[in-house]
Order: sequence, then C-alpha cells, then structure tokens
Amino acid sequence: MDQYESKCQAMGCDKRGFCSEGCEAAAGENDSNVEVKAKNFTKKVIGIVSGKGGVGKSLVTSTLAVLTMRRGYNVGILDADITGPSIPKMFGISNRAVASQEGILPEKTKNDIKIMSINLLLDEEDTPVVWRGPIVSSVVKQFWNDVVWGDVDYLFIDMPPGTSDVVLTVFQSIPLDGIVVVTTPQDLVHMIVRKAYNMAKTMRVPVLGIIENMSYVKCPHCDEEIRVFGDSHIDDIAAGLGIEVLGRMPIDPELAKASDRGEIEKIHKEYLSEAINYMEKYLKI
Ligand SMILES: Nc1ncnc2c1ncn2[C@@H]1O[C@H](COP(=O)(O)OP(=O)(O)OP(=O)(O)O)[C@@H](O)[C@H]1O
Repeated sequence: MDQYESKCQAMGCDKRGFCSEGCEAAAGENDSNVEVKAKNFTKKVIGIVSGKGGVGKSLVTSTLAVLTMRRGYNVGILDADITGPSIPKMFGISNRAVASQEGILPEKTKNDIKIMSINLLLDEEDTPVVWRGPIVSSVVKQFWNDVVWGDVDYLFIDMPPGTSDVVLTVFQSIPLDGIVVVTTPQDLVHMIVRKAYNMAKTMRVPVLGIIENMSYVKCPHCDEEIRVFGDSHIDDIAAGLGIEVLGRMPIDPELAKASDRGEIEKIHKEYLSEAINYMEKYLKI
C-alpha cells in the first residue's frame, strides 16, 4: 500500500484518494511528497483543448493517439476531462485501474496505448462526478504525478472543455509542450479559438495549431463535401493568429459507431495524419 492509499484509509475512505470528501487534505499533502514518476519518462506532452464542449475533442484526442501509435511511438492518454470522461469508452476499456508500490498503473488498450481516466477509478462508469473545481484539479495533478506512465513518447491530455479555472489549473499542473485547439465550423469559432489561444499564451504554452472537426459530410453517392455547419473560416482564423491548420475531420458515421462501440483502434482513416506530421516535425523526440 502506498503512502497516499494509507492516508486515505486512515481517514476511513476506500477510494484510493479519488474521493470528493475527506481526503482533500491528504491530496494536497500528497502533491509534494510523492516521487514524480511521470516526468522522468514522458517525452512530449500535448494538450487537446476546445473553447467549448461537444466539438469532438475526445474523438480527436483518441484519433491522434491511434495514428501516433501506428507510427511506432509509445503513446499515452491522460483523460483530464474529469466531469465528462469518454476516453476509456472509445477504446472499450472497462477494467478498474490498480495501484502498485510505485503508483497507479494506467490501463492499456489492445495496441498498448496507456490510459488514465477517472472512469477507471469509479465503481460504476455512469457515476456522475460532482466535485468542486479544486478537487477536480487535484485529481488531474495526481494523474500526472502518481500514475506510472513509464516510457511514453507522446502523452495526449484530453483537457476539460472551455476555458474555466479547472482548465487553467491543468495548464499550471502539467508541463505541456504544446496544445492543439479543436473547433467546429460555426459562427462563434473565432472568439472561441481566440480565447483558447490567449489562455495558452498567458500560460506560455505553444499553440501547435487548430483542428477543425465536423468540417463537412461526404455524400455517399457523389463524394460531394457538404458543409453542414456552414463555410469554414478556419484558414483566416489561423492566419490571423499566426498558427497552423493541422487538419480537418469530416462528420463520419463510421467514426461515431467505432467510438460508441469502443473500437476506435480499428478505424483506418488518415484524416489527421498531417497533424501528426507537423507534431513529429515540431516536437522532435
Ligand atoms: N467527426 C466526427 N464524426 C462522427 N462523430 C463524431 C465526430 N466527432 C465527434 N463525434 C461524436 O460526437 C460525440 C461527442 O464527441 P466527443 O466526446 O469527442 O466530444 P467532446 O468535445 O470531447 O465533448 P465534451 O466537451 O463534452 O467533453 C461522440 O459520440 C463522438 O463519437
């Protein structure tokens, strides 16, 4: 039993520190005491952010992770979206994470992508997480500090949506090498991307670029690209901010089905391969 678990247990809690009550003090103490494992081996850390919810940030995170893994890298995903975790489901993982002497062990997907998410620690995956910001933030810190990530070339962080204080704390808690902003082609995109961009700038984290999700739907009969959400302004926005457009993903029912079935690793589409090319070039490991 590690130091953290024993503190929790001493407080009559069996949640290994991932609880909403009682162990907050232990969580705070824990930050400074436990040996930091992750940083020793994790080479590049990339945050996937979105200025607002529901734009497909988790699907983009999973797709980037799968494509990167296929290029032969060791890959991990830290699901920092504590109140809406969807990464384990996309990979069909329902095991509970376990603790070892060294720390919490991440779960592995069929292709060895390492995953840590609050859903791997809850008794039931549909238990809602109704914790306040500071507790959510301390859990994210633990996912970085106390998880035995081992040797990871690229760690993708599925950030909480929006630009709230929780997102700020994640920026502060994890040494990000860069962020990718995910958007959809809608009217408010300019403002939303700018907010995410400004947040990263304030925190001195490089913005690697923008990915536009749900850019279009391909007509199954004639291959025409239909712009369901209107015209894209992503090129102008990126040019205005001096950042790259890293890729565009269409609305693809096969992607939705695969993510619902936990089979995202089976998808062999290369929508975001340009984003990986850029990442490899910009963030050499
Ligand atoms: N390009 C796409 N094609 C088809 N389905 C998609 C696409 N992008 C996202 N979806 C579907 O939309 C739903 C929401 O996606 P996802 O969970 O990735 O959004 P999110 O931005 O992470 O949400 P939140 O902000 O609430 O965390 C999922 O069911 C996902 O499969």
